[in-house]
Amino acid sequence: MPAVSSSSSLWETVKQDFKDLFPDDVFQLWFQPLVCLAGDEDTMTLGVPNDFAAIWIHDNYLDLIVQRLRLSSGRDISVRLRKNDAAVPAAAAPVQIEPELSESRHSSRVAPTPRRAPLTRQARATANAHAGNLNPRNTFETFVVGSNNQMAQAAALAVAQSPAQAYNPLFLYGDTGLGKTHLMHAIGHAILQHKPDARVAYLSTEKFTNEFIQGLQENALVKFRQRYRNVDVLLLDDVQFLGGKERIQEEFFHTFNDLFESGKQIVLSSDRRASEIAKLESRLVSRFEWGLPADIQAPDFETRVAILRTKAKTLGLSVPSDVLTFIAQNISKNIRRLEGALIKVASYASLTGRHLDVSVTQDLLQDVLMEQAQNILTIDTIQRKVVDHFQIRLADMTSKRRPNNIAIPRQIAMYLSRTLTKHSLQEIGDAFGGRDHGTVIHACKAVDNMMEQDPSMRSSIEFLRNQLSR
Ligand SMILES: Nc1ncnc2c1ncn2[C@@H]1O[C@H](COP(=O)(O)OP(=O)(O)OP(=O)(O)O)[C@@H](O)[C@H]1O
Repeated sequence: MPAVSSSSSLWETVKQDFKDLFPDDVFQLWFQPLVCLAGDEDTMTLGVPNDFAAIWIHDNYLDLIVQRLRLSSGRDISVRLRKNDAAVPAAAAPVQIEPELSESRHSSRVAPTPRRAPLTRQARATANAHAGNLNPRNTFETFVVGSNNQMAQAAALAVAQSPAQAYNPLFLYGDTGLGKTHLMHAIGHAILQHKPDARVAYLSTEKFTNEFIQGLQENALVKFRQRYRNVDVLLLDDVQFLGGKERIQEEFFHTFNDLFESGKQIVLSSDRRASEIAKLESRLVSRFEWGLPADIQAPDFETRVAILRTKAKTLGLSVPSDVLTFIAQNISKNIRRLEGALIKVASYASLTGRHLDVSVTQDLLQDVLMEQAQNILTIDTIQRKVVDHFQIRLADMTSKRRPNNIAIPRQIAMYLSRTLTKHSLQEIGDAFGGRDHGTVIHACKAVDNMMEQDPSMRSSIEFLRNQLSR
């Protein structure tokens, strides 16, 4: 059996490869701490600093490590990951993870929850920081009721008036851009208006997932659980993204049970019925169906006109009524698009000072109308979706500003435009403030890299791609 030192030097060679392969922060986080603890012809045991690193490396990098060892040594070497003294056969079997997690993965016992002590002022502030995500414009007052959403709106109102008594959970579902988030925010606002110290948390499933991963990474799961199991109202958006994510489902199952059993209100939204979410555990499907599933359909013509009038009023826009009618006649399936069209024509009028009529509107909305007619995705729609998601301004898509919180979403929008539309590199560059085609190529490469190296970035981009591809 070769000495450990030859395994060690093999590992150091491979580790050096990883240094060149990954950006420095990724290398420092995952590879630098790995040390070779033991090895022979066929196996190698790598020491990992903590349980989370073991899970992460196992799930994300183990195949690559094995492949690189094969390349460097010419042999198949199976790799074990070991934390402290507990050797774990990583390549063949699941890595041993925190007792708390491995238990929660394999049984239906409720994972330990922080004791429900009276909340400190700081904890309350943390819960309500998530309520800070509520868009002030998304209230019941600005929500136009039509036959398409009547039941969902009535149920949301009932929940806002009697949290945890009317329907629990309230499960809102329907296609993209039809008002699910709006209604969730409206519930949050109404509850806080009535009871300002209520602990209301609104967040997307994506955020829940990322915070959970971060909690694991930083050994801060207790804090994470405290944050979401101690609220009075949990508003969780887009739960279809729980599909296929076993560990997040496990975590949310316990969050759900805990809140439900303590008489707290849960509101969920999804783009489809719970039973239609692929790879969603049946115990979650059944819980999601306990209360009231309420669907939202596309609005009819009258409701679309009413929505446009309300939007114009809320935003202080003055738009002739035949223009509103034209928009309502031509954009029917998605209220976000309806709104986008309204803002586009209104900003044209205010920027140019020109009179707005139906023929100008037709010109201005050419691409949106084509998209609607042929179901083609436009760069404009991609940009709007991305700015919505990252909470930046539409103008940032074309501006020259370069801080990361703007430059990265802009690169993502370019990448999505490149992968989801048939536009040429130059056309995409033009739509992003006259950038050249090299900038678009660079953006696409940068996003590819980010997706490879950063799982939370990958899930954000997949989320956007799914939403745009529907
Ligand atoms: N009935 C309505 N009255 C007024 N505005 C509405 C109504 N329905 C939707 N909207 C507006 O349409 C836009 C899109 O709605 P919202 O974000 O709530 O959609 P969603 O169903 O959550 O979409 P997604 O599934 O993509 O998240 C928002 O600006 C919202 O205010």
